[in-house]
Amino acid sequence: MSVEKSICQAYASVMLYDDNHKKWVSSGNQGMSRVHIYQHSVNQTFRVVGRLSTDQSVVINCSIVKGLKYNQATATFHQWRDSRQVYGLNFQSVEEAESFASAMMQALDLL
Ligand SMILES: CC(=O)N[C@@H](Cc1ccccc1Cl)C(=O)N1CCC[C@]12C=C[C@@H]1CC[C@@H](C(=O)N3CC[C@@H]4C=C[C@H]5[C@H](C)C[C@@H](C(=O)O)N5C(=O)[C@H]43)N1C2=O
Repeated sequence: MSVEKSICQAYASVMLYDDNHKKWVSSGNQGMSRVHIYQHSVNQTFRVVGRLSTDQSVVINCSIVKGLKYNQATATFHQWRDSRQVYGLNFQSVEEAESFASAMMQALDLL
């Protein structure tokens, strides 16, 4: 991650929306993850990377694309979608959610 630097980190449980069953599925079986937004210093791109706190397994790794609509559905549940799926972050606290959202907005402003 040397060329990439973390511009924020927050604790959240990462969820993916199962369109077929119309329900949210936890990406790291209910566990809390440490979710970063990484900024690539050379090509000015950003991505969301989350690792399960228990075993550091990657539970989310998705690019932040220009024009992404970041929806703050509740004070602690934020979501966005790409062509394949809908992502949800269920934050541990409102503060974590706010800090992540402001970094996301920063990234989107720079794209
Ligand atoms: C146009 C568009 O794409 N719109 C998207 C949202 C969006 C808008 C703009 C840009 C991008 C996106 Cl992505 C949309 O509306 N989508 C995306 C897929 C699902 C959904 C569709 C319908 C349902 C209805 C209700 C709501 C939902 O899912 N909500 C509400 C808050 C609530 C909070 C927490 C989680 C909890 C972790 C578990 C569960 C629980 O509480 O049991 N739960 C929830 O129930 C969570 N929906 C949605 O978000």
